Amino acid sequence: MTPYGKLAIFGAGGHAREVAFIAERCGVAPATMAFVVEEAHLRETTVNGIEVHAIESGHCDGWPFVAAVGDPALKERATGLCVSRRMSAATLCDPSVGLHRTVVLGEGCILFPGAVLTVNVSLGRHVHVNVNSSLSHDCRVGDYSIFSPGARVAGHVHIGSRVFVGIGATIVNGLHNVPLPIGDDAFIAAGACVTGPVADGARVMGVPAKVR
Ligand SMILES: CC(=O)SCCNC(=O)CCNC(=O)[C@H](O)C(C)(C)COP(=O)(O)OP(=O)(O)OC[C@H]1O[C@@H](n2cnc3c(N)ncnc32)[C@H](O)[C@@H]1OP(=O)(O)O
Repeated sequence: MTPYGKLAIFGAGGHAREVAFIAERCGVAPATMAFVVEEAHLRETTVNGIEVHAIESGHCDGWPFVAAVGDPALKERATGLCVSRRMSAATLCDPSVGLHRTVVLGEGCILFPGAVLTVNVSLGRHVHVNVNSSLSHDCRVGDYSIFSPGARVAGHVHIGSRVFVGIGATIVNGLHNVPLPIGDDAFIAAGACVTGPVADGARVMGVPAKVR
């Protein structure tokens, strides 16, 4: 993806620091990045050598931004805050990422090192695909969903908005005519193996994954 001259990263925690790492790998210089947080969370003025600013200060108004928050619902809220400051969504795609030409990425997506999206995969807005996660043919993903490191999604899975997929989780195939649905706001625990549909808002865990 095109490097950005400036980049505001909403958040300053672990996920945000990792996103800054990806931005660097994409060619954005640390001196031209800033972490933005809400005033109440402003504890430090620099993190890993990158300036931290309260969003209310207006320092980053109008900058391209990524919402680097690990909770999907909070990421949606952060996006709203940034847009209200006339910031526009940036997309980061690590140089190592395997991406077929048929893949469609919504604005604000972040693809981490080793992520692989094969053919006819479509991601909504502000979807994060973390280190070594893969989504196979014909998967669709709604806005703000998050794939933690090592998540594996087989073909023909339709994943809703604000879905959290935990570290090392696996989601098995849907069928050509019957894609496997994962509902909006579902939470898939670390290491789960999802073998059937997941309802909106359900939390599933274990192998095979069950609601708990
Ligand atoms: C870069 C990064 O760091 S990305 C990090 C991404 N983070 C993750 O993927 C973590 C996601 N979180 C999880 O998977 C958590 O384990 C949760 C949210 C599912 C459960 O957390 P808690 O509610 O605190 O569960 P708690 O530890 O109290 O355990 C409750 C029960 O669930 C079981 N359990 C907890 N997690 C899991 C899991 N992932 N799979 C199967 N069973 C689990 C426990 O063994 C316990 O069972 P018991 O009642 O029979 O003793």
